[in-house]
Amino acid sequence: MTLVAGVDSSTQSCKVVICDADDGRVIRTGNAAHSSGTEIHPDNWWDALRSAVAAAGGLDDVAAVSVAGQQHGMVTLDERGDVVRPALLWNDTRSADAAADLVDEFGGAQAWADDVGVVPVASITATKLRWLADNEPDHADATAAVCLPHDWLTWRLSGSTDIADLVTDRSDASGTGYFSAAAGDYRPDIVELAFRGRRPDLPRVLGPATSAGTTPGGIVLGPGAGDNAAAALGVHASAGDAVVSLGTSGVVSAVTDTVPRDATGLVAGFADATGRHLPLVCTLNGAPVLAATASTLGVDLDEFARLALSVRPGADGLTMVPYLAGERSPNLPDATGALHGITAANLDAAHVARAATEGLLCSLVFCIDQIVGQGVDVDRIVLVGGGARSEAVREIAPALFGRSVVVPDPGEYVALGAARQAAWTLTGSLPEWERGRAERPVGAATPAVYEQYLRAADLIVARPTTSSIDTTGGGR
Ligand SMILES: Nc1ncnc2c1ncn2[C@@H]1O[C@H](COP(=O)(O)OP(=O)(O)O)[C@@H](O)[C@H]1O
Ligand SMILES: O=C(CO)[C@@H](O)[C@H](O)COP(=O)(O)O
Repeated sequence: MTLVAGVDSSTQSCKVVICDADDGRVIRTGNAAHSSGTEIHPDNWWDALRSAVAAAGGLDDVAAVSVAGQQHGMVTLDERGDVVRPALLWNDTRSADAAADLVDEFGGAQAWADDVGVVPVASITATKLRWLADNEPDHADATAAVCLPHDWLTWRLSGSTDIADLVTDRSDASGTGYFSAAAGDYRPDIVELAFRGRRPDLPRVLGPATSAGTTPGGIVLGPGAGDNAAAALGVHASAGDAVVSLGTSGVVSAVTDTVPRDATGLVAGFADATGRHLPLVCTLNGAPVLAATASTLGVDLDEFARLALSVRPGADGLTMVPYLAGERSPNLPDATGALHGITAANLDAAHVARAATEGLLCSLVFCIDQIVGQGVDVDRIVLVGGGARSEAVREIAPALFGRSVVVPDPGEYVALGAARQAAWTLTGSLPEWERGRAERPVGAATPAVYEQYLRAADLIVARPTTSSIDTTGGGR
């Protein structure tokens, strides 16, 4: 039996799956947590990867490995290959002003959508380069190469310390803001614009199944991918499918040949991991909305789901807008979340649990509508990520999405997609790996719940700043 491994180095943890290359059967798994926060030293990912690999019984008997990773994170390396400063992650919003400036300086949102396929928001790597240039010029000057989390981990696995050996793939490169998925090329002019005249080295972009070399022990390295492209590979996404991922982020994406040119910036024109396109809408508030609400209510996630399902659709008028971390889609980095429509009849744990679950799913209905608005057919939803383990999410989603929802058998689909890519790199052909899935039909659609949500989502209160809060105890 030939074994291949897939790694998912995502926001909260690192997961490793080791599979039979022929049929995708999972033989061993391991995982390890990452530190929390939106600024992380890459060594933390490396340590977690090593722990997860050890927990999975090691890679000694594995023939090929691919790494998928959280997208957009800015990893800065100096000439010797040392990390210049901790990486700024996709969910770090400090570069929101830099994003707005870059949109203007490049000629506006339509110019970005037409030329690059992506209109920068704080998540996009180019905006983080601008933030670094303006706020930490010494670190910017020391930066000889910039890469993404999965690029850096692949490079570490290769054993190289030479920044000239860095590689990436098209799916992750397309999330930088300085690579056009449609043209298939970097835009050095945008790097120079964002980084105030500096031109760091960028990783070489490999083809979908092009090997990134080997580990020192001779294991073949696949090119790797952004986590969302790997998830699409893992679930065998096909025409008419939209993959909804409830990880730290909430994501809607679809594999297609349609290239979006969305000047609103909501639909990003990313690439997939097979040479096609992956229009994608991403929120900053995924499954942690459920965990945070459950923790506030003092219940575990199973009890939280049971509570949510004990209340009828619409939670008797209670609506949660889930912008706990600010928001990216819509682009409201300073927004806060809210509970609207409180009455004496609905202010209890069960209604709050229902409102949180519906609010999270409604934020994704908004994202699905944006993808459809770009001409992508969405007939059914494939639900993945940690949040898909919630029975309330699985039960409520079809009525809100207005489409049947496919829930693949429990598994780590980003890591499985990476393992499938590793098998492709090893053998030269992309294997078909059958896995079980349950399909939940639409049943009775509940558009009124979404309308209720949209009315509430318009009522945004900005994040308090320290200067707007009276900390003197004086008051007026
Ligand atoms: N049964 C569940 N109900 C709701 N949320 C869950 C459940 N199980 C896991 N989660 C949530 O899933 C998230 C982790 O999902 P994952 O896809 O691994 O995230 P990431 O890829 O961003 O690291 C956590 O926020 C966790 O609370
Ligand atoms: O920023 C995006 C996509 O554009 C996020 O989807 C990140 O790629 C992080 O993913 P998760 O850790 O939530 O899976």
